[in-house]
Amino acid sequence: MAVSLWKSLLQTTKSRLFLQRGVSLYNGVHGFEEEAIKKKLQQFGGGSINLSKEDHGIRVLTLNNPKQMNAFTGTMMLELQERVTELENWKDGKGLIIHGAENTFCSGSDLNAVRAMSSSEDGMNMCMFMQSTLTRLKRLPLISVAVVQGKALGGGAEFTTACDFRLMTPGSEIRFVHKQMGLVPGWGGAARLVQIVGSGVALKLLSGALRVDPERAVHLGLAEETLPSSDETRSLEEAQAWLNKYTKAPAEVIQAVKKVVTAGRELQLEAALRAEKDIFGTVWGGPANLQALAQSTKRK
Ligand SMILES: C[C@@H](C(=O)O)C(=O)SCCNC(=O)CCNC(=O)[C@H](O)C(C)(C)COP(=O)(O)OP(=O)(O)OC[C@H]1O[C@@H](n2cnc3c(N)ncnc32)[C@H](O)[C@@H]1OP(=O)(O)O
Repeated sequence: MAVSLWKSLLQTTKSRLFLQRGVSLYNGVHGFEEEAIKKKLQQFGGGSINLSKEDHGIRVLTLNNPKQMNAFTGTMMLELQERVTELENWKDGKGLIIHGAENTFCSGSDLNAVRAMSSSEDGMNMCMFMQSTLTRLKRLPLISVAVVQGKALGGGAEFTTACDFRLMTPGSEIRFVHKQMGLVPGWGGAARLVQIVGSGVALKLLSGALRVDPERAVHLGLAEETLPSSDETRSLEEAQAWLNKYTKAPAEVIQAVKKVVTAGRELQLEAALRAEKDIFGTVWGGPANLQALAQSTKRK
């Protein structure tokens, strides 16, 4: 009796915690020194992470450091965390498109920063910082799509897996180059890749540092489709049209859909069921539900 009560309490706590915003994956118990790593990252400037204004419930996040093929500098890592916090607090959001400036996605960490932060302590702190931010990004109650133009390499490839979907433009590639640097992914990219394509394919992509072109990515289930255009403006419009198919409903409904799917992916069955119950409770009898009930019974 006491054991099952304890188990039940633990699962309820887990599903509640999971629904909270802004929760870091790591803290002092894990040796994470957030303030120290933020200070360090501040020293490696350049580029920016830009967030567009909302348009029909969709915003566009741009990785903007084209001089370095959109490599992630320290300040971009810090800005990403700020933008994710902003998105967590966006009440009317439905979708997010992520792309890189000037026709390429992202070439991973800024190698100049990586060279200067090669101590184990810095490496572990940066790893925990980025894992935490990208986990929060993936958990956003928005449908997120990475538009991969040009190259997504190393951390850039990992970043694409923090989105719900990937759309690729003709001639683009996703490549986990970590092995060639004597590394493995550290931004959560390996764990997410296994969830997306399964462990066998993930093992091949990582151990072979394979170039994944759009055709192969679609075949492996890594990408949804190849967009017709490689032009930056047009491919973004195409991605927006693709996303529109999945965001045609009030924001609270789309957000609830994303939350139940995230719960199903991340929690154990009983905790996921409890989270689903809580989320269901937020839409049952809500405006969209009442409006649908008042209309015809046929779903067209
Ligand atoms: C391990 C992981 C992690 O942290 O977990 C990581 O992501 S480590 C990073 C993993 N990524 C990589 O190893 C990618 C390294 N970069 C490349 O392989 C290449 O630059 C390509 C991205 C394929 C682009 O080749 P392409 O010949 O088209 O252009 P390019 O090499 O002249 O690059 C244009 C300019 O961008 C710079 N650049 C490119 N990638 C960079 C990066 N990751 N960090 C810092 N600078 C970078 C180049 O040095 C060059 O600067 P200048 O014009 O001043 O010469």
